[in-house]
Amino acid sequence: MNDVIPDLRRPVVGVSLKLYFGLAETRKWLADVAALAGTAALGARAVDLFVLPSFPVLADARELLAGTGVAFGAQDVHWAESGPWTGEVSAGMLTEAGATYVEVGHAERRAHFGETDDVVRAKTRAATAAGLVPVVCAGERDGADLAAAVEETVGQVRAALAGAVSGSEVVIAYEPVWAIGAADPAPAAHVLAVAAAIRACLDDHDVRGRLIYGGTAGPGTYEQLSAGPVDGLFLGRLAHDTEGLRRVLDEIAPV
Ligand SMILES: O=C[C@H](O)COP(=O)(O)O
Repeated sequence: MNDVIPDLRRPVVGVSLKLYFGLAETRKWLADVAALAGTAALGARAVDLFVLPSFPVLADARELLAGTGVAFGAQDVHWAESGPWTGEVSAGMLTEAGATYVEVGHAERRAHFGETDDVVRAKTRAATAAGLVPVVCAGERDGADLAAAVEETVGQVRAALAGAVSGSEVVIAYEPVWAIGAADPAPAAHVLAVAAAIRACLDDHDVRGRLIYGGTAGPGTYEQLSAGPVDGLFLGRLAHDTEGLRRVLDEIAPV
């Protein structure tokens, strides 16, 4: 660990696999990440790494990542602890399964499954109450107007943080919707402007908050964002090849 960087802002890299891989492919990818953690000397670097595979692979993640320093979590969680909620998974179950992180409010869930700010707030509450670190996704749908982007994104962040248990650890993933699944990440100047507003919002709340950028993030993205309000990256497609993940770790936290 780097003594100069306070734990509160320790760099962090996350990967969500979304629904890109099947079971066998995910297991192979997790084994590759475990190997990467060893060969890339993850333990000697000033960075946290977490991965978010699909629910059925969480037990494999626990086994394959044990002792590697790589944390894992889920891509969604329900707000209730138990009861008649067919198909849902509680924060308590994720904790029992060994998860550390859980994603809430991804743009794809907001767009395709009708997740509102109220739902994201309730899930953030459930996650933090269970001791999980929520990875709260927020971002504007249209980036043409910077002031509007800040307002929309900070509104989502504020709504989620209203659910966070006092003093809890939270990761905000700023993901402009128009940069997700795109050819290029959002321009650094845009990211830094919105991120500064999110950071101010985090500083207004009683949480230990880190901020990462996602949306076609990969090698080369962080070097344009470092030394500002952004503490790391949230990777999607560009981490499917673990060599891309290694290059990101090299940029964010050289050995
Ligand atoms: O969860 C990850 C983000 O939505 C970014 O995905 P992407 O890098 O494939 O655009």
